[in-house]
Amino acid sequence: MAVYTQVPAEALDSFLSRYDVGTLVSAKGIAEGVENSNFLVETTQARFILTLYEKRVSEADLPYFLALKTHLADRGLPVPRPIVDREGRALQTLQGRPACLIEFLPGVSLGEPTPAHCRAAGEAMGQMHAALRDFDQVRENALNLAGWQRLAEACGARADEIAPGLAATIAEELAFLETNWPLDLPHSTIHADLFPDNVLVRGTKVTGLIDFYFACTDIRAYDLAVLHTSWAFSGDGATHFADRAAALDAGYAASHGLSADEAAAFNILARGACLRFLLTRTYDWLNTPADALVTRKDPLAYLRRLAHYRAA
Ligand SMILES: Nc1ncnc2c1ncn2[C@@H]1O[C@H](COP(=O)(O)OP(=O)(O)O)[C@@H](O)[C@H]1O
Ligand SMILES: N[C@@H](CCOP(=O)(O)O)C(=O)O
Repeated sequence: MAVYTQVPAEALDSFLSRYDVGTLVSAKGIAEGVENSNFLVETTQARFILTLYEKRVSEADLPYFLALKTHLADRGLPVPRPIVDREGRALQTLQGRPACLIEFLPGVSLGEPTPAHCRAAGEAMGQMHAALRDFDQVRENALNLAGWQRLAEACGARADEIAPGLAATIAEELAFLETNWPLDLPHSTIHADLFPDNVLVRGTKVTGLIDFYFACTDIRAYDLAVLHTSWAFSGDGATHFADRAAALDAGYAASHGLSADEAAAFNILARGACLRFLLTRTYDWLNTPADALVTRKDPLAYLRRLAHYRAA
């Protein structure tokens, strides 16, 4: 569940009065998501998403995220536009938290994508990368190699509480990636977390790319690697679907494409993506209190994906 901060109706009424969006009809907390508090807000004019940013999103990064979403929405991508108030401000404070009213996009996120969905998702990522060529703001990826090292140290031997030998596998993979990570590949702004739950679809049409709060500047083809690790496997990571993987590549090739160097490094990029999610999930597993409101995600689902790319 993801409503950490409650917003009383009077506070929401007064918040909405700063905008030209009509008056409050209803507001409901959204259960999905893990990072922020999200509400579906209906006014006399339209539906909106209200996000209150919680502790894991740094306040200093919010102008970057909002500028990025506005840039993509301006270029016709299905990315929710931050709404500005009468004074032109998108970023606000509500209930003591940074907050933003955001365009509502139709569609649902998928549990089990088909190859047709994968093709659409690959194509949407390529369109996003094309539209980001002239986005010049920079944000370092906090979850890059150095970030993975920090997480691996923070987890340490306790990783073996999740599965015997996990700490050694993490150390071994980290050492491999430190030597082989293809830093000379082209960098650009990337989403860095485009999992199926961050893509809204209607039928096989992509209607929304959401949750840009890990977006950063990093190796562009790494974004496609993250897409593969999250779309081309069963949820538990035990089964890799070659048809889904081929469809992701075909979609991306239709709208952007990989260079020969990027294609040659793809397996290493996918190993890096697996380690990144294995590490954040391992850290969260070890450090989230059992009675927390958030459902912990299974680290081993990413260990299995990693095994697939190590064997390939
Ligand atoms: N702009 C939007 N339009 C429609 N639904 C949205 C929008 N933004 C978020 N949602 C809904 O809210 C849920 C949680 O959003 P998300 O950004 O993933 O949260 P978190 O940052 O907490 O992980 C999504 O799964 C989706 O159902
Ligand atoms: N996609 C990550 C977790 C990030 O959660 P999100 O709800 O912000 O996408 C994972 O699956 O480990």
